Amino acid sequence: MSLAILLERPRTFSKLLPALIFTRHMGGGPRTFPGGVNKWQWKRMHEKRAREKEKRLLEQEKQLYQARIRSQIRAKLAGKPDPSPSPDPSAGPGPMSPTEHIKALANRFMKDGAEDLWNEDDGPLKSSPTRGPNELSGLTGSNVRRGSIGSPIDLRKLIPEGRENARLTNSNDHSMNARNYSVQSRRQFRRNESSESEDDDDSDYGPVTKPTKLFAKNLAGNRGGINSKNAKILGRRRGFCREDRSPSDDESGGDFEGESAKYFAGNLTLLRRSVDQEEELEDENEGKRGGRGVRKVGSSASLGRYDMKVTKRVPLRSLEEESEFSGQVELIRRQLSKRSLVENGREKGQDEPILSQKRFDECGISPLTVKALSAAGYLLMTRVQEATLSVCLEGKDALVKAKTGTGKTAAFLEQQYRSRVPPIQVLILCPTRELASQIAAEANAMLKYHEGIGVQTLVGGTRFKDDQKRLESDPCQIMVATPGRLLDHIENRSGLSVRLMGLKMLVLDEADLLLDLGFRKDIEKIVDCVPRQRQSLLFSATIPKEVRRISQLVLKREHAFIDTVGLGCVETPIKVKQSCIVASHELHFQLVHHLLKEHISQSADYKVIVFCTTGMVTALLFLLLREMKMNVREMHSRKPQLYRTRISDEFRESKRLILVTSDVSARGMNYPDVTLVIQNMSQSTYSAKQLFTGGFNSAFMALMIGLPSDREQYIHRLGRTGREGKDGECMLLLAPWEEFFLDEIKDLPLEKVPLPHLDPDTKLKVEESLAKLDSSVKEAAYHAWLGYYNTSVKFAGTKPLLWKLANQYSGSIGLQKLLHYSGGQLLKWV
Ligand SMILES: Nc1ncnc2c1ncn2[C@@H]1O[C@H](COP(=O)(O)OP(=O)(O)OP(=O)(O)O)[C@@H](O)[C@H]1O
Repeated sequence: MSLAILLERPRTFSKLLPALIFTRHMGGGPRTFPGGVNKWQWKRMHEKRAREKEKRLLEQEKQLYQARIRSQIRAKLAGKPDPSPSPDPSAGPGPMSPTEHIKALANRFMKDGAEDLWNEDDGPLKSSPTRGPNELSGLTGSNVRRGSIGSPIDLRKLIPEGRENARLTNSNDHSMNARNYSVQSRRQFRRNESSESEDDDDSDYGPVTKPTKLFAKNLAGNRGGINSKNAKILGRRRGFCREDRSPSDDESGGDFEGESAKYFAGNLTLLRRSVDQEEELEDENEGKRGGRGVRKVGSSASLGRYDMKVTKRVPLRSLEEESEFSGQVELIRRQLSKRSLVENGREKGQDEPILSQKRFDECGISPLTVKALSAAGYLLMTRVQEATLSVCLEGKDALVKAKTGTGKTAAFLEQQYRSRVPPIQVLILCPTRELASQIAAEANAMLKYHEGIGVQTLVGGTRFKDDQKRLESDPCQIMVATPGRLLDHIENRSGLSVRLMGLKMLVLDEADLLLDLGFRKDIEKIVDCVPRQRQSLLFSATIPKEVRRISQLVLKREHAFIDTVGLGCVETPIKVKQSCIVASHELHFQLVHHLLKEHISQSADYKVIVFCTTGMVTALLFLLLREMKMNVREMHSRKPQLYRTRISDEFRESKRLILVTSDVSARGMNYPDVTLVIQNMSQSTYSAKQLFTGGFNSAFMALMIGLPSDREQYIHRLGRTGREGKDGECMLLLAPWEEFFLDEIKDLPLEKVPLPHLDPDTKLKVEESLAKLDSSVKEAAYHAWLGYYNTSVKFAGTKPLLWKLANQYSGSIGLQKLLHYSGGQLLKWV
């Protein structure tokens, strides 16, 4: 009977329904099970019971394990022998030692067993034979892993080794001056690491995010039962702390044990992942040897023979080791920076010269390029250019770190013009439209004498159809693009993906920003659409640990890491005078006005950049300063592209001008001879406070200028001045409760200066100017901020642990910090 007929006769249908149900064919014939459940329900029920049973057993084992560790610790504290010695194999099934126990559990979790993978260092905390009990903070020797908070790094031991290694590596590989920079393959880098990573401290373990750091500090500070490094490991691997902790646990060392169990659980996951990765690598090696099939995969763009991807992932363990090392490098850098400041003579005003001794015509690039470079006034290479070029000409992938304004752009442009090339061979990605235009202009200058090699930009803010026409009428071999617009073209099948099939080189300028969460998805998709057989180069003035880790998305495993900043040197141009004023927020706008006035009076050819947090706020500050008769321009994403380009060009060429800008100008923009950069921290923290206490007017007064979202952004903003080794000045304004940001940049030569005397009239002038402004502008800025703030707080609200974290801090500082983090970083970190 058809369904239509049944539906027409509902009574017939209802009669037939039970019959239909009970005579339903179920695989092995009609069956009934106790309780009237069908075969599948029965099966599922039993599966569920089995799962629950296994979970119970596991829980019991975990408790047993914890109890065993606890009794071991107590025994050690009391100086008694270990109550749970390793079992004698001949004695049959007896109690297991903790290590045995962990191995057994790991085997249980992993189908192939974990015997070979088990690494003693990954196990529960152990004593370091080289340390005495006096060095420990809150733990006995048996519980402390090396590098605890109580074991400061021995610099005398580390530095000469590190330097020696760098010198050896450089002299062997690229004949470079190791004092200035190091070029190391990842393998060499890691080899050096192992000799240097004997000691570490609080800040050295892996990519510890800031909330995790806070968590770690809490654990270390409040409980005293766990060292900060382990707290960080736990924080990182497990998220946040367990809430149901009893005080007795803390006293008895149970705290540590509980965390050990968590740590162990984290390790199991890592071990399991390692197995997958080892297998993949094994497959790959087999493939290289012509053995078992290599796993080759075509990309989503189906690039055919251009794009056979060998599935390859880096073993997690090595990355852990690597980030551990980079943490140490970071630490050593911070600790040495102050010393190097004195030694290198900041007071004397000396900086490492940015130019090297090598000429462009000595390094095997096309004579036509050399000619173009000479025409642009480039005869000697900068240090980063010298360090990068030899590696790049060998065709290696590279991750390059060099200070702002040291010529990274030319470093990746130079070597592309060795020969005439078919389209599109080089793709350069950068975060902003202005930067793309700047790179394209520089590339064109270098291509002056190369006929037939074209450069095109592909950036947002222009008409899609115009782009298409331009690409068709003027095919290029070098493309400079922002990720979003490039992806639009790829996804809209404008023919670009086909033209990218022959790509030979992919460059990421400002790589750390492009690999950050805001861009990463786009970058992943783009990387998926270009051939795997290519050279990739990543450049930035800042390369945090996290970026080294995820650079694997783009780079080959065996890439070179070129660091021209050098161990123990400050990451900012030394000739830039960095100052900080801590003052109540109410005074900040007056302060900005005062600083500008003072600077203008002192330097005839002033050129100032003031950084704000958002487009709206930038617009508002621009209007205010203009109202106060200052020579000012604005630049932010709310302006049309044509306007942005015009202002950017004008500011590049001008003197005696102030640019109020959002972070669109923070990265890579080369505005020559900027004399002063002003940035401050007043974003959501102050605004939030004022919103509750002072209402609308004081809230939006606080929106004026904006904090650098993190240390990296501070460095990049600052880098708009002091370019090419010139002098410059950077002023950071902080509110008293924002001083914590100084911790993030404590290794930089920042001087705290007292609050200058402010003209009482300025306040009046500011208020008058404000009153004159169109209220719609003020409201728009206010609402833009409010939306931003609400989202952040809602987000934080869904994470009650974060609030708990905030409450653990004394007074309002914790809340301020939380608001700060929730205002920006938190969204990225959690
Ligand atoms: N070999 C060279 N000789 C002289 N000047 C150079 C040389 N190479 C680059 N420059 C100049 O140095 C300045 C800074 O270069 P560039 O913009 O490439 O710096 P950058 O390292 O990319 O900075 P950022 O990190 O801010 O992006 C530019 O004005 C450029 O013209």
